[in-house]
Amino acid sequence: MNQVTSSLHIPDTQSERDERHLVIQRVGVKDVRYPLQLRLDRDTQPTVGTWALDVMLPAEKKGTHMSRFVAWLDALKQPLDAAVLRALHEEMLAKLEAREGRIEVRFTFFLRKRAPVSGIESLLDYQGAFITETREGRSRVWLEIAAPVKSLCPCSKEISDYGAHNQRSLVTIRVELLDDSLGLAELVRAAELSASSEIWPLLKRADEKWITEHAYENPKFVEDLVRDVALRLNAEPRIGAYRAEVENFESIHNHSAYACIERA
Ligand SMILES: Nc1nc2c(ncn2[C@@H]2O[C@H](COP(=O)(O)OP(=O)(O)OP(=O)(O)O)[C@@H](O)[C@H]2O)c(=O)[nH]1
Repeated sequence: MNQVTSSLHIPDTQSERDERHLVIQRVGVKDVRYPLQLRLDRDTQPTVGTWALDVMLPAEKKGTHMSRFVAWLDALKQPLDAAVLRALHEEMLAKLEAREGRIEVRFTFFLRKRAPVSGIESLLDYQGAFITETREGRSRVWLEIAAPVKSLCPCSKEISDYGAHNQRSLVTIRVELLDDSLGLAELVRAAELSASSEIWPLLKRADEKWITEHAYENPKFVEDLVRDVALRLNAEPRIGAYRAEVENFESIHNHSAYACIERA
């Protein structure tokens, strides 16, 4: 089969000249799901990455080398972290003969958690992403996490004779890395420590009592939560620009409360 196809002349349309004088800022592939080995601290964790890979295409070129994105992905054998992605981005640009480009990979990852009283262990799932972009000779890398936490309303606590409405919240943090040593788990901690309480997959009754009381002693509006995340990010020298978002899936409404702080 290979001999047959290689003996045929197959036109290379992508390599033809384009006369429309239009640069394409981003062309490539998206929603590519591919197995991924993630480096988390000293461990590696298997997961599935959803990738978007693209490059800038000069005005005179008709098409990019679309097959080379997946070829690059398939050749990716090292466990992935921010430092590895930064180095590999150069490689992808060279393979695509491009000066500018972008890689985004989204994935589920797990951290082992210990319940607060019983000490029983279990794995909690989080969403993560690495993004790297090279524009006008400047390369930047971003790390993103989305961590589920618990929030308890200070107003509800204040005005009610007993109880307070509380709910699951999602904290999403995207940071530009100035130092690749900052990891996914550290961003997750910034989210969890800012909440009324963190959450765990596996809890015994003693743990449940502790979380209920701990959250009650630590009420937070959506504004409190996002500000406390931002304070932690402001104190971290390894971060440049960032965006912190909180969504509270309100238990007294059928809609969410939302807050966002961005630093350029
Ligand atoms: N550029 C481009 N390629 C596309 C598009 N849609 C599908 N392709 C596919 O891209 C593949 C070819 O990619 P290329 O990288 O140009 O393949 P190639 O010329 O065999 O490989 P190289 O010699 O490495 O460039 C084919 O399978 C095409 O069908 C499109 O909209 N634009």
